[in-house]
Amino acid sequence: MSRVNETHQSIAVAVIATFLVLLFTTKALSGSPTTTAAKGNQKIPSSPSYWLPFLGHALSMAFGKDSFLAGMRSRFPEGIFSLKMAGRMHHFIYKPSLAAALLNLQRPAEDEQMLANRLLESTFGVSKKDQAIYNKIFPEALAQYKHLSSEPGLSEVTSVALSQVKQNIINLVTFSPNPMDQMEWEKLADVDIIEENAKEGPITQVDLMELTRNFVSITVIPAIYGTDFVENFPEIWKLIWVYNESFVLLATGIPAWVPWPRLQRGKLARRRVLAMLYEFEEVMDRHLNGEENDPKWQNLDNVSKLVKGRIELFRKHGVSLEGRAAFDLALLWASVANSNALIPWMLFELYRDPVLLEQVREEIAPYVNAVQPENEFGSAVWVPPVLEDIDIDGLITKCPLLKASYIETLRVYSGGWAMKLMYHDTVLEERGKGGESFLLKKGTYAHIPQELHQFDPQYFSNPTEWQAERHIRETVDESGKKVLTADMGTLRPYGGGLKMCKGRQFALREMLLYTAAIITFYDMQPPRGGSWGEPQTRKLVANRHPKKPLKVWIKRRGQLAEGEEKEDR
Ligand code: HEM
Repeated sequence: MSRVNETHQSIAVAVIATFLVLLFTTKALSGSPTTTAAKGNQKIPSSPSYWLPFLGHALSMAFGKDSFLAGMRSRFPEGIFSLKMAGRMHHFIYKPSLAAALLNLQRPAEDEQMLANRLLESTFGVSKKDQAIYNKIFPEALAQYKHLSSEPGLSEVTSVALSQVKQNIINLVTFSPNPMDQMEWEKLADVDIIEENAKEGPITQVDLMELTRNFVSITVIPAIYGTDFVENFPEIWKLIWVYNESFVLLATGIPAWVPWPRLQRGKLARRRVLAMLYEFEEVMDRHLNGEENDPKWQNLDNVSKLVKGRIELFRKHGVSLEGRAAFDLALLWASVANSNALIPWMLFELYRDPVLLEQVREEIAPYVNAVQPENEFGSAVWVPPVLEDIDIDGLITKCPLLKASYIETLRVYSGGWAMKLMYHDTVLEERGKGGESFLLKKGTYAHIPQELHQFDPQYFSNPTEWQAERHIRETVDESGKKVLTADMGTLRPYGGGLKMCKGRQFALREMLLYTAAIITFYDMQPPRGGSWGEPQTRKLVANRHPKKPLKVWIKRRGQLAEGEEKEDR
């Protein structure tokens, strides 16, 4: 008996000893603390050593991703470092010039599309057959985005969004206790009437994130998918947000049978959204064929040129109806997942800084025409103010504080992540004098986690603080006059190269338009006279999301009577 114990003990000691030898050998042999020269002046990115063979840094990434990567950033000031994970080398790039070199690599479109294909299948549900067709028509499909990103398409979609805002801004909050009278976005925002008859007007408590992102979805998507779409699918938004919660899990391609509740909820939501998009594609088919549709689909003429153009292209090349619905999911998701979640943050930051808020209101006033029509019925009747117009070009070119707020919101609250697989040995060349070159070997992955730069204290002092003014530059125009401007500087929240965001010009207009309209028509404060505090956030796909609901008290803001001068207020 004791002999058996002894044998067990010695086996255990041998296993532990082998394990320790393996750990220490891995630690000693892995990593390359200094950047070593490869060919000519090309360097191999530095890499820290690790303890676990094969797994490498995978556990550190899984359990402490943000802080672990931030630690690596301080340790490797070259702007690039490499981590071994699951047997593969992954390069992480945070220096803007190297990130630009990666994003602007001239690679064949098929190489750029290869990883995207995996996403098309795992997250959006595009079948292999439809992917193959899509890859063949990729340049033509890409060309359709001209209807969104350049004129006249950009102005067309922007003007639909503007007319929706003009029509609906007064009902962002109806202050009605009766759910039957509330708007769709209010029903999704946990509205709670605090004071119906307060002297300074009614006050309602809302979840700012839910109220704003749903208001924006319901009023902006008519610009892309037409008005019937939002009227016939009021339940789609709730499902899109559930789907969004599971987006990263879906992207990893975890098998369907794994009982992960968030993943299962996401799959169910995706199935229901895809069923709606399938219905939309069917009615579009009938519409384009000149056939009768159900009366609830009578306004399909106002579907955007982008969506119509894609459908015509997909029909011509035989993409299935299921495939077309899945591509719609990709476009719909891209259209609402990012800007809609960022506008509430921009509002949050402006409202919690009353001085900046007033400066921005003053700055935008000449470009926002809101009036209080004459009240002929006496004080017992409330006559709603009217948003006559917003000069969006004026907001973009003449309102540096508003634009700086938009840029700072992207810096603090967006977190895009570009990833590329190196199909060949690739050299990243930093532009300019003294620029360095790094060799990324075939079969390795290169990543740009934008937050690594966005929170780099070398570029942004007190990086976790939201400070719009940091993006303001003073320049001198042709007449010698000082002008303030705000630009992105080294930030690249929309990515770059072939995969660069196709909605970025629209997103800028959308974010400025909605913010300007909301701060003109409403005041907000923390509930019960509390303080704004620091919101706890979590990363949700490519943006920060509040961990707890962002509750605010909201009330109407008075507007000038018709004919009254702005200075009189
Ligand atoms: C501030 C808000 C936004 C941010 C930060 C953002 C960011 C991005 C990024 C980083 C990508 C590239 C993803 C990749 O590498 O594959 C992307 C792609 C895309 N975005 Fe945006 N986006 C925003 C708003 C929008 C809006 C409002 C629309 C449409 C109305 C839009 C449409 C698209 C489309 C269609 C693509 C995919 C392009 C392709 O297939 O290559 N985006 N976006």
